Amino acid sequence: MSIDKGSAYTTNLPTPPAAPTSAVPLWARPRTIRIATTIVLSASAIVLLLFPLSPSRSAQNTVIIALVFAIGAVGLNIVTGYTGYLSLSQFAFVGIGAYTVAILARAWPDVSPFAWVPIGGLLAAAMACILGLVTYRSRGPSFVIITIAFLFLVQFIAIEWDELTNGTAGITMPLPDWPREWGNWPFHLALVVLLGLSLLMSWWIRRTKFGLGLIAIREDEGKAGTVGVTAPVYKLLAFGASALFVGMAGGVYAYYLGFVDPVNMFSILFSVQIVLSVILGGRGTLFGPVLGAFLIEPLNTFANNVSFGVIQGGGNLRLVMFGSLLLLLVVLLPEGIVPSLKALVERARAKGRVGLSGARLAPLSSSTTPAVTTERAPAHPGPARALLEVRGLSKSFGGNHAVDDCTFTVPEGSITALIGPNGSGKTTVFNLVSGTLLADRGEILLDGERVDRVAPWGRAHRGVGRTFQITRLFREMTVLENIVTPLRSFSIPRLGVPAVSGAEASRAMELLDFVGLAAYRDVRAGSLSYGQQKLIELAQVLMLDPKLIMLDEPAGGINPTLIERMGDLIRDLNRQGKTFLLVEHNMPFVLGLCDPIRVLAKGHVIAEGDPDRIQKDPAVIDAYLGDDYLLERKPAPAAGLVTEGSTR
Ligand SMILES: Nc1ncnc2c1ncn2[C@@H]1O[C@H](COP(=O)(O)OP(=O)(O)OP(=O)(O)O)[C@@H](O)[C@H]1O
Repeated sequence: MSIDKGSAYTTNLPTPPAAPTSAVPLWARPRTIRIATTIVLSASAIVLLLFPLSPSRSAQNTVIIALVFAIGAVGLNIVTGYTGYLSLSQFAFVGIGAYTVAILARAWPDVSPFAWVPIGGLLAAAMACILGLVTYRSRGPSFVIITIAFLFLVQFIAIEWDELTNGTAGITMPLPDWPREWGNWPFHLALVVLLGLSLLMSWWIRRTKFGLGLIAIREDEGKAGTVGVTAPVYKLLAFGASALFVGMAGGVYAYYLGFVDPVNMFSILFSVQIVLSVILGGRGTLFGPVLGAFLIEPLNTFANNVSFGVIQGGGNLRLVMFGSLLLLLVVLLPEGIVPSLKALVERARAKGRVGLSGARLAPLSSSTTPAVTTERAPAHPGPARALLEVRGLSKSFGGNHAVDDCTFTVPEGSITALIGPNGSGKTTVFNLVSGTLLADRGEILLDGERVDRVAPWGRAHRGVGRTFQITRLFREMTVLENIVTPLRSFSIPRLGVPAVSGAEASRAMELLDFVGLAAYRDVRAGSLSYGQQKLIELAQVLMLDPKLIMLDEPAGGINPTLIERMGDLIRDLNRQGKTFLLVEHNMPFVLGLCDPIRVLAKGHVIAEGDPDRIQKDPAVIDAYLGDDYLLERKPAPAAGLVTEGSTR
């Protein structure tokens, strides 16, 4: 799935030097694409605006219905394209808006039904928020099933709540009260305005922190929580936003049809049509869903009217058509039209250009070290207070006691290591401290405050930052977007701030410089090497500016040069007062960097102390290091590993 990349943002960052354009074919050059896009969009807007001038009443009807579907698709794109939740209840919000307007118009016949349209939108948004609340914990297939159930439930209410909805008989709307010669203009213009507003909202969302948070949720909801993205609130707002203009469009649609009934207003086929529009045009793109809706609705009209021999147009042919289209889309155009066109242009532009593949890391220099803000002064001689306290922590998976009565502290200003054999529970401890898992028993205190029942984003806001054993960057985002996603606090007004801008963008670039990967800022994170991803994840966690930085195997699976760099970066940050908790199997790396060390075996801390003590501890040698390690220690340290001793 593609997303509109960093170009969507206002940044004051220096742009990298442009590639020579001579090798790029004329049609793929940025200027040509810009001009062509402007011409196509302007021409489409003019044709759409003036379409009621068309002499064909049936064509006018098709465009009005396509407008309703386009508004539905732009709304659904917020939930499906940006947030990654596939909903099959989108047309229910058209129905809710339609019924609201129909009921109010029946109750107050002297008021124009248009006056009730905003109320239809607000009610649809409120219902969508309720759906968001109900589905708070579900994802994937179970989410899809709940949305179908929601659609049927609303239809059931429309059928059964006779006094309000007139049951299966439906509600007849008043006739339009404007002169005959105006024809469909008021309906058409109202829907064009609603489409414009929904596009404006979608565009705005994508440029803001809110939109970036939604994409983080789509890419990896668990990880998004650990960098401070308050997923439930984001999802609730996304659901509400996705239905607002759709409900309004439903109100206009009801007035246009002159009649609402539960069968047509809550048909699942219409919801499928909206989903198809989004997929065909391109999920996560601005105009893709509109394009999809304007391609599918005429096709739908065609399927309704045409007949091939024994196959008559109408319901069945439409089903065959939708089914085949879905199949073709998945096989031939899984990304949709707009992303496929973009990829084509990108390929043409990249031809013959030397990419960043194999580019060397920028050297480390003191000038690239960003000033990290620490809430406390660096550690001083004498016993440091505990920044993190883990007391009697336990976690079982069935009969497997992964963490068993685990107790240890991380002194403030230290680089503490948590070591132990494979499966001893180190990553589980990390998951428990960062909130990705909830403990069965025990307490976790950060800075003296209990956090063991706090949600992952709450812990991130309090100052817990972590990386993962297998890096978990937001793969479809650019490197720069990844760096600016973390949020150290949450507030509704902050959601509207541009995603990448101002001082924050400059700090993100500072951090990219710090890890030597500034040249990669606009590269898709998923295309980086494993070691580069580790460094980017470190920069990402630094952007969160946590009190405690937890690194899960920072040296795992990366080359000796990068290991050395990682060690230097950690030392630099520690000198500035940052506290680290590290899980690592590379013993020379741990012994050269960390003090104190906690040793875990079978989920329990079996030894702790400074590196010298740990290396000599018989229990540690028995459980983890082994006698071989003792023999190996006597000669010089292993080549290619960290050469510098501890600076501590
Ligand atoms: N989500 C889970 N479901 C079931 N079992 C789990 C889960 N997570 C961890 N475990 C089990 O808990 C135990 C501890 O696993 P954990 O990943 O914490 O160990 P580790 O010390 O980090 O290992 P390694 O050094 O190999 O990364 C293992 O037996 C593992 O199979």
